[in-house]
Amino acid sequence: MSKSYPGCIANDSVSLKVAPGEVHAILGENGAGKSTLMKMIYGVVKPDSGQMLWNNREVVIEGPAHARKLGMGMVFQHFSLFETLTVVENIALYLDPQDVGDMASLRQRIIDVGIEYGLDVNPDRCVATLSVGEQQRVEIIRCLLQDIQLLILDEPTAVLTPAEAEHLIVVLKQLASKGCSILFISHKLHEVNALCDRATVLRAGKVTGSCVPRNSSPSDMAKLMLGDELELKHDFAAGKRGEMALALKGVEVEPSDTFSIHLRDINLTLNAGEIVGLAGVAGNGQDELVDLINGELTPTSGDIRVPLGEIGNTSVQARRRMGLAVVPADRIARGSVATMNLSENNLLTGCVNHGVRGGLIDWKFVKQRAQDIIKRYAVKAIGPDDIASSLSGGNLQKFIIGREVEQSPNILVCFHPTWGVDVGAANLIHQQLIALRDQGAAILVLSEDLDELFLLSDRLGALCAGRLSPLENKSKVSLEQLGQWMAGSFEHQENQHAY
Ligand SMILES: Nc1ncnc2c1ncn2[C@@H]1O[C@H](COP(=O)(O)OP(=O)(O)OP(=O)(O)O)[C@@H](O)[C@H]1O
Repeated sequence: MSKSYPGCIANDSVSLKVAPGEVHAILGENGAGKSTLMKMIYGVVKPDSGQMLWNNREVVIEGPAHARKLGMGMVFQHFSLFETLTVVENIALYLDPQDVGDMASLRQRIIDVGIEYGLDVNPDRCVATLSVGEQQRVEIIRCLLQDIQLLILDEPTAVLTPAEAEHLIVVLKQLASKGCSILFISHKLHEVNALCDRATVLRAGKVTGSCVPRNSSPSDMAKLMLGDELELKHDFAAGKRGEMALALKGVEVEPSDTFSIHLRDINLTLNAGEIVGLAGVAGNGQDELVDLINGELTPTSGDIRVPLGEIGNTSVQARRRMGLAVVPADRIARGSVATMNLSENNLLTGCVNHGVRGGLIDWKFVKQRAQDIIKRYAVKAIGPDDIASSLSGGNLQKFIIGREVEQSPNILVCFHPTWGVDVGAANLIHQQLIALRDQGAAILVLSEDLDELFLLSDRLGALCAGRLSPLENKSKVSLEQLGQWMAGSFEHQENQHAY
């Protein structure tokens, strides 16, 4: 199969065979062409040339509905849910009308599948109120509701907690043992190792290798993807903690709707020169905490302070002017505007401090800045005029991280910093965050990737049901301890009132 876009061959005569019941990994660095290949199989993208055989018969997939009819399902890297509809309504729209039945029984089937696979989600909730991780659960559940022969998963575990991801692997193994084939894209190579029977490696749109993951270590697979020159850093020196940069004291935020999490008595101090990592299962108040610090939510009580004074009621723009930068969890819906080019996307958050003089946009400057980010963060794009939606997921993530880090903020809040980026790029992002910390920035990282949190953080804690656990130096926190905090097992802490 081949597919070209202006200025880029996304897939160049790619051949792939998947047997019934086989779990087949597609590996490759960001922009290698993995999603394009999956989208062609599922009928979202029309191939320029090539042939597809399904159960030994040639097929031309008309579109996703046709693919589903044949017994394929796909969980996309970026969600394909209607935000204003409920979970059950979304699933009803996805399924073939004759498979829907009445809404009450569909609702019950969603609950049953959720229980069976440990993918708990309330069918009556509006999708807009779900966290990223919960939305991903809906995507997975809706595929499992149909009679499925091939399940395509484009980074399904990127935002799941380790326990959820482990559980999903068990589920997928069960599905495969019943004869369902699985195409699995993941940058988490230990998962590929644990789950997959075979792996095909793509590089710059071409198949460049294959392996049996069981017989290959994650670093062997990383080398197959990225080449021998790859040098990954696996630990970083501790930061030098400076003065308080941001402090939340006794902050409470009452929920704005029935599905938001009630943040209660949040006491959190971020100091210059340190990274604080927060673990937590999606939907435990992470979105609300980020919105609170960002200025999109106002505290009901308590105060938020920077060295210059109280900022709890100041605007988003005023906070950015003070040196706050934020990388949101969802790069498509919140982090960028898909139809704007990279220069314009750069301007969206950069304009508060740079690129606008006397009310006029300095396009030369803005473009140059976007070009610098592309270069520095190895973003695969032709240039600053590329529209955001033409970038692969990982490359857009690198661009958004670059956009925020390059503003040299005093305070950076980073939600899922390496969601969907390949191992090489994840390492580059980690190094940039550490460099920013060492320049004196205070950084808050929220992630469900515990390895990442242990690697980056100077202090660690967790959010559970809108409450914050104690924050301890990394050396004093075990994995088990963090797991207990994530499950809400901690006493209410007064000891973090730091000013
Ligand atoms: N609609 C589009 N218009 C223009 N270029 C596109 C489009 N979709 C994909 N591309 C380009 O095709 C190449 C392959 O993209 P693809 O999304 O398949 O990569 P990927 O391997 O899935 O990357 P990632 O791991 O980051 O998701 C990239 O260079 C991307 O910019």
